[in-house]
Amino acid sequence: MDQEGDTDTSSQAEAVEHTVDQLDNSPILEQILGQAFEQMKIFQHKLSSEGLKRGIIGPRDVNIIWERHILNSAAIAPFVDQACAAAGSNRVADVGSGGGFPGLVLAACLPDIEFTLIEPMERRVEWLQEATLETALSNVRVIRSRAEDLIQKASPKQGVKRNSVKKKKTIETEQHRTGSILSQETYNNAFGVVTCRAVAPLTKLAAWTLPLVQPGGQLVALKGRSAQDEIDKALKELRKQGGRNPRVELAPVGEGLENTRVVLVDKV
Ligand SMILES: C[S@@+](CC[C@H](N)C(=O)[O-])C[C@H]1O[C@@H](n2cnc3c(N)ncnc32)[C@H](O)[C@@H]1O
Repeated sequence: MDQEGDTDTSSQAEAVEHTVDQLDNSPILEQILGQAFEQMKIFQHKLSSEGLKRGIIGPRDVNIIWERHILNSAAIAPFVDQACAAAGSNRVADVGSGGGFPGLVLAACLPDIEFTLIEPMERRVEWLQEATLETALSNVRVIRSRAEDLIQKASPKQGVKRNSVKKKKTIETEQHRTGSILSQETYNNAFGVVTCRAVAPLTKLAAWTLPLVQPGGQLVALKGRSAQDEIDKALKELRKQGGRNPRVELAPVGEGLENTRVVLVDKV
């Protein structure tokens, strides 16, 4: 994923127009992705031909899109599937989807689950909408917002009503400054699972994600090697937001590929 403030990448984009991915033509892609493979071929092609120019991926990613982005995201599909089944829900939110990771890839892998991709940046929202259409994913919707703006804060007297999608409220977002106001709903307890990758440390993610998860649901966060350290630092915030039993599990990416790590937090 390209980071904000990266150097101009347009000339590099031209130079890598025909870049070959390390895993192009590898049989493991179809083995791992199964029925999602065809849709992911379309997505990978979009990423490799337009992603760098549009600031969706960084210059170091161009020949490892399959492994770093697509297979890495797909690795948590079994965790999401299991957590949805345990929660009795088919609604998942992906917070900070960026170019579509992990949310768009998961939607292809788990077609019976409805995915809501939450992303505040306009150009990334446009990208996500295009990619959803081009891959013909009918189980995806995209909301332009910061996650915390979709959460109704508990008032000191009443608290937040449990198990309800809260009433409509008008939130002034960045768009207000450009002349329009987005009318948005709030989504407390609305999803069986919330996913995220590379958005923020758990100390912040706790308040941005756990209020969106219904009791009995789960936060499923893709994390790096420092996953356990992050949990240790965020114990208080996680508990305050109803998070219990935070733990790190290894998520296999595929034979011969490095495993990734996933942080699971149960919501009470
Ligand atoms: C480093 S990118 C990671 C994108 C993607 N998840 C990935 O792994 O490639 C972080 C993304 O989180 C989004 N983001 C940052 N703060 C956010 C917030 N408060 N709520 C929702 N998304 C946020 C950014 O706009 C950006 O697209």
